[in-house]
Amino acid sequence: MFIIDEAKRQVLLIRKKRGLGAGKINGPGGKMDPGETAVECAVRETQEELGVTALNPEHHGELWFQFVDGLCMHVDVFVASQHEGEAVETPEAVPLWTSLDALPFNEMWADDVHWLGQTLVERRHFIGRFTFDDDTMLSHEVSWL
Ligand SMILES: CNc1ncnc2c1ncn2[C@@H]1O[C@H](COP(=O)(O)OP(=O)(O)OP(=O)(O)O)[C@@H](O)[C@H]1O
Repeated sequence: MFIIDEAKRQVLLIRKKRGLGAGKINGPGGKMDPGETAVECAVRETQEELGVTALNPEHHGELWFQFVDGLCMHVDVFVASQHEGEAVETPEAVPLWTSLDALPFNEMWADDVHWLGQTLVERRHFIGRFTFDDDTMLSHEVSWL
């Protein structure tokens, strides 16, 4: 989930403290609970990780990750221009309000540079497919819709 403050031209990112990608900067998010939709999951994970509620999230893309060890992940990407509450640090994440003009790609997953800027700034929709060996991206393919 990417929450944007349009007036300040900032996006609410996290420094993830534990789990897959610990130490990296990312958007808040996580795995779906049984019976939950993707958007319900993204809103809940953002509340759990930052104490903020995203309002009117819009679906912007799909990410498909294949890791060489066999792990396969499908991720839905949402963008929300409104939210309720102030972001706070939790056991899972440190909040980072970040300029849209200075996204910290060198501290993010390697795929992000291929879709995040266009999604947040130009509000484009996409499907991305990526292969990874641990942290190393082996291939990338993004279709803009
Ligand atoms: C491989 N390249 C990647 N590029 C960009 N973003 C990636 C990613 N891989 C995972 N993500 C995102 O990172 C968050 C945690 O993912 P994920 O491991 O499912 O969640 P997490 O460990 O927090 O799960 P639970 O909180 O236990 O549900 C989640 O927003 C997911 O979209």
